[in-house]
Amino acid sequence: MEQGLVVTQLDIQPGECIKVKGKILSDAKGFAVNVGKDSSTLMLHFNPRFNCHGDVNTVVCNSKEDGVWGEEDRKADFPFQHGDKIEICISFNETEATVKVAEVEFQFPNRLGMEKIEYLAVEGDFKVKAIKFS
Ligand SMILES: CCCO[C@@H]1O[C@H](CO)[C@@H](O[C@@H]2O[C@H](CO)[C@H](O)[C@H](OCc3cn(Cc4ccccc4)nn3)[C@H]2O)[C@H](O)[C@H]1NC(C)=O
Repeated sequence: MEQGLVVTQLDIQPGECIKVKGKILSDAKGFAVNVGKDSSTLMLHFNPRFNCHGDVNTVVCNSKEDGVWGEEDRKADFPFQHGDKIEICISFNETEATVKVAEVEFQFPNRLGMEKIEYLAVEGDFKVKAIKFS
């Protein structure tokens, strides 16, 4: 599988926004956007699943601390379709991370109390077109 996009050495502060623009592959099984300290310590693993790991059309969110996954949080909304061109906006504060996609907002607790985002990775069946930090 092609290695996805990875950005390190970031210094994203509370209230700032990471915008990931791209296209969901037409035969996507799933993709993930990870933000946190590094690949082993994630504030948020945002994982829309079309059909993988036993999930169909389900957004699974989780955290990861020192390589150990936390408790999964399955969301009710699934605002994604194969082939969609989308923009995902991620921001956070001391209590939660927020992911905005189209008109839908997902919240996930900032379980690790992270005070900045240093790491961004996009994995799976998603072709990144642009990244913007604001
Ligand atoms: C019921 C007992 C087994 O539970 C299952 O355990 C699996 C293994 O831990 C859970 O799947 C894992 O869930 C994690 C989040 O909690 C991550 O999503 C794990 O995937 C990490 C990962 C990303 N990637 C790259 C990637 C990402 C998206 C699409 C394609 C490749 N490769 N591996 C994924 O393997 C899966 O979500 C979990 N299912 C349930 C219902 O709990």
